[in-house]
Amino acid sequence: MEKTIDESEATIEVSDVRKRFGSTQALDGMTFTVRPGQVTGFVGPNGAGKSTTMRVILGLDKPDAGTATVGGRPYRDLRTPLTHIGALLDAAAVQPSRSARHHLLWLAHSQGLNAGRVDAVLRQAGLQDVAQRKAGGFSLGMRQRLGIAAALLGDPPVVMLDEPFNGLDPEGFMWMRGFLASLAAQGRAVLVSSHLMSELQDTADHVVVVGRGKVLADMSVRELLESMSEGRVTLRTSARNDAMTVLARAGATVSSTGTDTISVTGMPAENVVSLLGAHAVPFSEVSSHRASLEEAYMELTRDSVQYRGMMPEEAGR
Ligand SMILES: Nc1ncnc2c1ncn2[C@@H]1O[C@H](COP(=O)(O)OP(=O)(O)OP(=O)(O)O)[C@@H](O)[C@H]1O
Repeated sequence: MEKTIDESEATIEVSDVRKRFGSTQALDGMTFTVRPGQVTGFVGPNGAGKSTTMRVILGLDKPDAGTATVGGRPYRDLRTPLTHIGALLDAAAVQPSRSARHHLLWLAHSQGLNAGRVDAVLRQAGLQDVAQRKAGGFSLGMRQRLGIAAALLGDPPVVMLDEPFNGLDPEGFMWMRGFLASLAAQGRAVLVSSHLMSELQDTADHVVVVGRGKVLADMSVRELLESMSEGRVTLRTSARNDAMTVLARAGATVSSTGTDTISVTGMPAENVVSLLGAHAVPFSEVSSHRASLEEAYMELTRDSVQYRGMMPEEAGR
């Protein structure tokens, strides 16, 4: 039986954390809270400071300023840390000659945890059939699962995973999504980093978007989409000029995108349709587009990307 999750234990609070490596300001006032019962995506371009933040939370990097707490306490004050927070930072970090089961037994023993949990976490991570196999022969996806099994050994209220989708095949990807959702449904706080918003689109309830060591947005996925999606309507019409005149007069922003197509912003599709109808302007197609999470993310992080790929024409200059 798994224990009931105490809400006050199932939180991470990162407050004004600063960390510099030489001339790089890796964290520049990083501040956010991870709440119980939801999957929080931690997303930002390469070098944004996600891994450093996670290392600070786990007491592996010492911040120059600011605090990070798990269930209200700094990591160093947790007496049995694995019963408070389970983390997967580097899936490759396994002893290759040990079987999955032995790796977990060794970990449970070294951390003073109940060895009875080993079979439970092997099952939870879907590894029961390969438990006797040497971890050195595991694929990256299986190593991810083993890392997750290890993170769950102490049945912690907080679970933190750095790039858990890396290297997963489509089946593994779907499994990971369902698995993260089930951890959150049990009341745990789940923090998951990724540099791809698309990975989090149907996974995270909440997102903390970071760039250059600080938070750019901290909101529910729904709020993020609503805040970014101004809404654009595409219209196909044989009377392009009439349509543009009518819509512009009513306050919409219109631009021609082809001989018989125009793009409209600042007016919902329904109003476009009724306005054209009222002015007897013919049209054959109306479609409205909402920003995807990926578009919202690109927009937010545009100025924070450390290494932006050059466009071919720039490269040729
Ligand atoms: N130990 C270190 N020594 C020097 N610089 C470091 C160290 N760790 C991180 N950095 C630098 O700090 C910045 C933040 O790195 P971090 O790994 O936290 O970013 P990230 O968001 O996790 O990126 P990625 O998506 O590439 O993993 C980067 O510029 C990185 O080069």
